[in-house]
Amino acid sequence: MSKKFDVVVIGGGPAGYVAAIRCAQLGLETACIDKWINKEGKAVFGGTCLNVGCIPSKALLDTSHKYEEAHEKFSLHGISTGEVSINIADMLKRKDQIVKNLTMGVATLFKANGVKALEGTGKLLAGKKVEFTNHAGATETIEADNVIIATGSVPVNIPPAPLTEGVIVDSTGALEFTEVPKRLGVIGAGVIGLELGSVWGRLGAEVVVLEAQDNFLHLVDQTVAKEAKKLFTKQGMDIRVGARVTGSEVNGKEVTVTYQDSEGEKSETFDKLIVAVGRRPYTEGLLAGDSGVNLDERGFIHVDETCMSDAPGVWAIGDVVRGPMLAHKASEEGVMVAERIAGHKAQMNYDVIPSVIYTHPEIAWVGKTEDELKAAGESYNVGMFPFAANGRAMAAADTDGFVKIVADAETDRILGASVIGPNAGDLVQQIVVAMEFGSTAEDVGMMVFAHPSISEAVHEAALAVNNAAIHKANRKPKKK
Ligand SMILES: NC(=O)c1ccc[n+]([C@@H]2O[C@H](COP(=O)([O-])OP(=O)(O)OC[C@H]3O[C@@H](n4cnc5c(N)ncnc54)[C@H](O)[C@@H]3O)[C@@H](O)[C@H]2O)c1
Repeated sequence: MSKKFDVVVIGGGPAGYVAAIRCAQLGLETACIDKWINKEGKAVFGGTCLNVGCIPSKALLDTSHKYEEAHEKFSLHGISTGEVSINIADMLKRKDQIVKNLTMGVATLFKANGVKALEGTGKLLAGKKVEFTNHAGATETIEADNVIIATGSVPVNIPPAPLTEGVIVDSTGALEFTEVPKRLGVIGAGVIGLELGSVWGRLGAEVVVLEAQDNFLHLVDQTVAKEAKKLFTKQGMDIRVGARVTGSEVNGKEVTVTYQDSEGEKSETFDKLIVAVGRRPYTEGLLAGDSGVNLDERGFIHVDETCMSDAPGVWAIGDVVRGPMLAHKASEEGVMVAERIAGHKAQMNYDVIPSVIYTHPEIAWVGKTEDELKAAGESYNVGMFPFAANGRAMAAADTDGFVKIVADAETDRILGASVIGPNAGDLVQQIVVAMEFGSTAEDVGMMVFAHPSISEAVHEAALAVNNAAIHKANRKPKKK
């Protein structure tokens, strides 16, 4: 094995593996180190996203959605099914197969692109050297012209609810329940809490979500958040905001959680508890004292806008650096850094990164929310369109939610969009494209949208910004 590479990437998740592939495509001799061992004891690339994050959670969300549809919605279409049941072991097996296919896919892409996969642990030393320890414990030092750190993040644990085998679990454990919990507690009404709460709730668990903040989904447009809370409550999720968990006690197969809300101390007993209170950057054992790389006050690797760390030639990308902890942000940083190493002037637009919560309905947003614009004293126009007035959504019996677009009052340039409804993640991407091209709401309004399509709700919301929606009543023009 060559002991010198153009680029060594530490971490093989969506940040690291994408960076490694792009580096190799650009003609750089590249190695990618990852220490992940899957539950079969096999070294795999793909990181949290492929192994225990984005992908397996979506597999379970899809299965549970289909189950719920069969159970509750098919009869709407006149379809009778007899008794609908779910085999949890089969559901988990399908999820595991998808994960396997994708992680094997990364290995295949590495081979196809000539990336050297190094299975083991990397540690950054001074002078762009990396100490590599393989799974058998053998250590060697590798030199590189550039090092990219992409070590990701791990779930935050909180002292009031320490993980306890089989009872108190994190997002990884919540993908492996072998039966549907009767009563499921979730700490944190964030992305993970809502997605995993949805999975088990749809399969029959009684779900109680305890959220410390008073505002539900405080980062999301509050009109959307209000609609989401109403819909999730209707689906049976018991969401308690302003509820800070202060302790827990495990008794055999049960856990009693105590929490504080505006009325005082309360408690609830569950047979499973998911802790989903955020993630933190993962840098344990990563940096030698003289590596030259610094962490910021929150433990993220300090980087500039091009993802260069304080040590020249050492870059850091993904969850381990500032910005939203999103796989697609991580991958794009990986591409940007690879291009910069190859001498190109790539940059990334951090203002236009979409976020998606894969509940049903989905919630997605990009750019500014109305609340942010209002707080900043900006002058803006809002256009909204409900799916209840969209023919395709009606045909699919999927009419909850709406599209909301905000645009600059003077220039009409689109500043942001929030969607709650069917395929919200895909719909918001249309506004991502529009925003990247600096489009106005009128520009989107003048485009031709296929009929009948869910996307027409985006078209109508863009038209509504300037009071020109066709399929709903517009605001009355202000009197001059
Ligand atoms: N669909 C996606 O894109 C996706 C999916 C999963 C995870 N992620 C990312 O992973 C990261 C972690 O997700 P997450 O849901 O764990 O974090 P999060 O930050 O989205 O939500 C955590 C929630 O827990 C609450 N909380 C904290 N301490 C609490 C306590 N003691 N009692 C009650 N509530 C408490 C917080 O107020 C917060 O609302 C996020 O950055 C997220 O963007 C993204």
